[in-house]
Amino acid sequence: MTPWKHLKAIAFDLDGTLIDSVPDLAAATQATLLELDLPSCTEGQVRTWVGNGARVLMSRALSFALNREVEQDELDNAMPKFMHHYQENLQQHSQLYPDVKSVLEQLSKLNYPLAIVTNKPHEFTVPLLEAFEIRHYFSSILSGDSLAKMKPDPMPLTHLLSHWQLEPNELLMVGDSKNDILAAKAAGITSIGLTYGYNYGEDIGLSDPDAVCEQFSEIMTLVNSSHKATEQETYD
Ligand SMILES: O=C(O)COP(=O)(O)O
Ligand SMILES: [Mg+2]
Repeated sequence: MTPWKHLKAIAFDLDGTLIDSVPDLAAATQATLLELDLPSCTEGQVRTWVGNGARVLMSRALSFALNREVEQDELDNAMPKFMHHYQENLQQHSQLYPDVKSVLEQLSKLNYPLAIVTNKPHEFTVPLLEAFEIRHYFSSILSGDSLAKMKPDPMPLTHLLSHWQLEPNELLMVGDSKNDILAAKAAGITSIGLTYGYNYGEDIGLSDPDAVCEQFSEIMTLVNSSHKATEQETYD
């Protein structure tokens, strides 16, 4: 039996799932370190620091550059600089992953309500979605600072469940990070883990999502199987 037999709506992670945003996140991190007269970092390092929002990313970068734990006031001083640099170049080098637009289009045509559930600050989420012309697919957008808690806490997903008046087995979370899978499990919903994104360099399969996909387009095959299972049940 497919775990998505009752699927009614889908929540998508953003960074590492829909958009390969690390090149611009890395450039903003490097520009901030430069402005602070600190040693630089590589894009590869930033790839392993993304996942818990902008403040944690900057904290990891500072702690690497200073080679010690970071004081809150050092982080408070660095954050506006990072936010400024990233805002200036949100989509200079970032790209949509293959087939993202066509899959979102197909899911919309099947009338699935779609949401973004990201740990990215809201002031970056919406401009990025607009820049890639995919904002209109999402009827709900929850960013890292939209609620009191972010993923891996289930709060954004439980918020979505009550907002859309869905049972947990009717919502699916699609993401690249263990934070997505942990949040989904804590909310009691199903999840798909994508292998191509950012997961601290770890195998997403170790987080035990309901399915692992290597490409975004594979989601369509799984959703179609659930669609058929539901139709079958209707006719049985
Ligand atoms: O901003 C981050 O650290 C991660 O963002 P995501 O939740 O969209 O992957
Ligand atoms: Mg992600």
